[in-house]
Amino acid sequence: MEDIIRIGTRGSALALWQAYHISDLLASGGLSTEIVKIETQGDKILDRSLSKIGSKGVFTAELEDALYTNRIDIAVHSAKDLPSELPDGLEIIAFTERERVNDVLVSFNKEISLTDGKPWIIGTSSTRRVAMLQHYYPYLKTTDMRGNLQTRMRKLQEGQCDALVLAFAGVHRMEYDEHIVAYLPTDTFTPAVGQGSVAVEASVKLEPSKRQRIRTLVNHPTTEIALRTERAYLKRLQGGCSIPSFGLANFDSQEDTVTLQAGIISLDGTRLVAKSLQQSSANAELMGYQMADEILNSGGAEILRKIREQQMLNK
Ligand SMILES: NCc1[nH]cc(CCC(=O)O)c1CC(=O)O
Repeated sequence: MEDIIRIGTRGSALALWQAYHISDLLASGGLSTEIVKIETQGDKILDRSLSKIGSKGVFTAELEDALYTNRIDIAVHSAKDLPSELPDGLEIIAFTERERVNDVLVSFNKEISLTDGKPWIIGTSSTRRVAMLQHYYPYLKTTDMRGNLQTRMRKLQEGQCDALVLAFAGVHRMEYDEHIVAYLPTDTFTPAVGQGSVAVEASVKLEPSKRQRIRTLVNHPTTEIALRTERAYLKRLQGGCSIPSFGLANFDSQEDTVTLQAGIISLDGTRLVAKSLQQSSANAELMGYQMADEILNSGGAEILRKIREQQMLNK
């Protein structure tokens, strides 16, 4: 009898979409699956911003416990939500093909533009997005907007803000595309590391033949190179998801090179350090580490130190 792959996921609509996406990919190769919903701390605490909860693993810890205790075979996460360093004994075994990676502006008002100089109120809870909005469009106002996508859309509809900045990937998966009013350019508004891909996490003890079958059916090699490059950058930076860092790698299969644009920005958006590097794909992860060193040495370390100070004070 063929084993059933038990897929652990959070219960939000976006998380479930991702879990069913993985389930479909596995089913296409003849594997049976079962979805196991698990609530995480990040799902329970909705009244405080993530940077105040202490970001590390708020959306992942309970899923990882279930991996350790063999309640599930794999855990499915937005790659963006997975800390750059996984707990001992766990690994990422696959990354799905990356969706369009941009952040998008979402509004019921088609007239809204970030560049029209008006003081629109933009809802977001990401420190990166707040900082970048203030950096590139200082006349805008931002307001903290937590909750799942559906909650944020409701708050937008109620008029709590004029527009939201969100990852295209989530907006598309939840079928809100018709409300997208702009795609933000990735060269300035560089996304968070991992944005747009779904990651499959497993125990290193997962049976090798199972691991390989899952990997064959789910992993997208080009995406994997990019994501491992970005994650190497994040790991060396010691950022975490409440730090406004960003990174986007692109693999050029013709040249066999990887380009990485990455950086960090101060919380108020006044100081931004960003760079771009290119290397052969064999050196991609090393380039991620090199990028972090260069960013830290070019003022990034000072920005990081100040952010940590501010976040300690706000707790
Ligand atoms: N931080 C929450 C989160 N984690 C993953 C996504 C969207 C899907 C993705 O980027 O893979 C979102 C929502 C958002 O940032 O708008």
